[in-house]
Amino acid sequence: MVKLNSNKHRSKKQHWPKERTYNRALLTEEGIVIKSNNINEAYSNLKRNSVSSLGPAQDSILRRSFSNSTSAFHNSGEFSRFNDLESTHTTDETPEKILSNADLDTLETASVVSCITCLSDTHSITSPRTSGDLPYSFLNGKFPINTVIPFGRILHAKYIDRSLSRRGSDIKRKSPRSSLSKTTTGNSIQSVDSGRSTINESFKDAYEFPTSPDLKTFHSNTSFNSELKDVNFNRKYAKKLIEITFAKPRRHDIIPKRLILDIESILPLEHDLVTEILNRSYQGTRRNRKILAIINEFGGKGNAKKLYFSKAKPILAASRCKVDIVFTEYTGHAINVAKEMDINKYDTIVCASGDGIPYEIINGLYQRKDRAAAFSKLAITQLPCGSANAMSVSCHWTDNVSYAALSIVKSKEVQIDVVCCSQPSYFSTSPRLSFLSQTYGLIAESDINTEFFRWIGAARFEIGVAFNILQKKKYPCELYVKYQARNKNDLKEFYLKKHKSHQAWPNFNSYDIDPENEFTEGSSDDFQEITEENFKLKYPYQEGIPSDWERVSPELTKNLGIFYTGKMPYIAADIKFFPAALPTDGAIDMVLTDGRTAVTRMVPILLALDKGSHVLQPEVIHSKVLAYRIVPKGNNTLFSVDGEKFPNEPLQAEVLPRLCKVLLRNGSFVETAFNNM
Ligand SMILES: Nc1ncnc2c1ncn2[C@@H]1O[C@H](COP(=O)(O)OP(=O)(O)OP(=O)(O)O)[C@@H](O)[C@H]1O
Repeated sequence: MVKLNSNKHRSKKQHWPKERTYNRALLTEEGIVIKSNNINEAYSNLKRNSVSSLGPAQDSILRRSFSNSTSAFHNSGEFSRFNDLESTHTTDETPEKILSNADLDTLETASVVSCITCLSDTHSITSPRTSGDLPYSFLNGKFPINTVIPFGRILHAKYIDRSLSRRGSDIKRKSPRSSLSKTTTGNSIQSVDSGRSTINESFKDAYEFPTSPDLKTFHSNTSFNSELKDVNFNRKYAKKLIEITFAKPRRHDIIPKRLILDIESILPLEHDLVTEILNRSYQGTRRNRKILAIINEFGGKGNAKKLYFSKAKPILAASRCKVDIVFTEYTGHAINVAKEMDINKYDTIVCASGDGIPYEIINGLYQRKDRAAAFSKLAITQLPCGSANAMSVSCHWTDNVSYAALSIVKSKEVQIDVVCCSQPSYFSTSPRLSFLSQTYGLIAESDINTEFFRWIGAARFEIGVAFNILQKKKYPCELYVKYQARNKNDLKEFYLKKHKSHQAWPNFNSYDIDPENEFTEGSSDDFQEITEENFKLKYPYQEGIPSDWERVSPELTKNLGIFYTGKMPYIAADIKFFPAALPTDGAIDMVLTDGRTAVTRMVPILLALDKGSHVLQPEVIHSKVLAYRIVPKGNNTLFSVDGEKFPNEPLQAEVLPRLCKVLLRNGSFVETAFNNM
């Protein structure tokens, strides 16, 4: 049992200025700015910034201090030390262990700095992974005065300032073992209140809100801006004591942490501060998701259950998601789960698995009688617990489970294209939906025939491909295509046009909204109710190959090396096989190679897979298609659809535009830089 008011605590506490009990903070456009304990200093800076904002130094001082501080920590090698200290402070240690007031100051800042560090270094596959690579400048040994918890990292907010006694009991009851209860509650109940009144008084006497029209205010939208003009800027700040739960880095992951903040804002008094924080933190997404989590303990390295409970659950819980869990018990179990589930109970299906379970879920929903309602209602997403995790890498921009969990609670729901596949042995009962890829021959064998290698992770696939290419295997077939963009020039033009419309969403971390861009045509914001019409095929298999399809040169197809078509840019964490793939462009990316290509030419092509620049090589044929039929001529091979084994039969595929709701970080696939290639 924790002693809340030990003498030891009190004697140390006596030396603390009362204002230090909680961080003070300011609500800004970027997030919540933690101020130094010296309120005069913090507000001097803020005021100075507003004045200097008329000049080129308009860039927020808050943002600047954050960036610089981040690099200071990383580059000075201090990051982990402060990270550890912060964990100590907010979990099990008493303030006495945190040596001095100066250290405490640093600590409070460091805790947020480490948060920010994580916010910028999001373990995305496009971010540098090592601290040495971080693109921040030095702060020359100084700690920042102000740092920001961006809205993109805030998981929850609630008031705790009803009354002194209620506040104390509330914290103790809810978190009896946390240092928040030990240090903050136990020692500081008195100082909470007296500290607040001190702040109120000193602030009231000394400061008024800066009147510069250029100061960035909490709201940037036009209605609020006009409202702001009417607000009397000389009125005093509204102040609230609020508990913020936010995602903070710990080693390679993020974990939820709490911080009690004395928050000031310039919002008109009738605005509820917690509501504003939550609205801003969950802008454009769904709060309090109702999740059905499907855990496949047999995917990847076999640790999906552990990954889910240790890395994902805390983030989902802190975000107040409601989760029911199903463990898959046999191959294909997830299909039955999706067929039989009560779609009214959930809005999100989270697959803690590889790509096989999302495939099964999508196809289970597709086989339902009420499939239109199911696809309208449910978002399908992945926690990366398999070996390739293409969906998570492409949609959440990460193969880290905790970051993917954050993406799940923060991402936009976007209805993406899927591909409908038909083969003679099953099309009459039910075609199959594919969200990721279809492949024949070389790649399919590399994927399917290495399944027993699952335990080595994504490398199994690369080993398989290299092995098959060195053997110079050929996979003869006939190929008929309905082109969207036949050659590389057309494809680039099409991509640039479509890519622009996918840049519409505000950034997940900074929420730098460009109002002109926010709802451009084709942006992922326009939800369409799914009806049976959306499932209707333009090119049913039984109707044969339409006359306007083109046959790909038999000279190539009788010697085919790679046949790979895809709808997502990454097929594994380091393999950007379809760098031009877009979520709603209505087209499938197709990559072909000639099996006769010299090994000396294939090696650089394979080595370019991580950058995606293999598609630029002259030996690689890269196009966008609306539909195709591939007729295999060889006997000893197979198809792989979304990593699942499919029969060696003719396969016809076409795009079903914007059918399947998924969660996309920032509303788009991970950036592939194809426009700059
Ligand atoms: N209890 C189980 N026993 C055996 N197989 C199962 C079980 N549960 C699910 N499966 C099957 O495991 C297969 C692989 O699943 P999953 O996609 O999660 O892993 P993976 O193949 O390692 O990952 P990735 O697709 O990312 O490479 C699926 O076909 C699924 O039907």
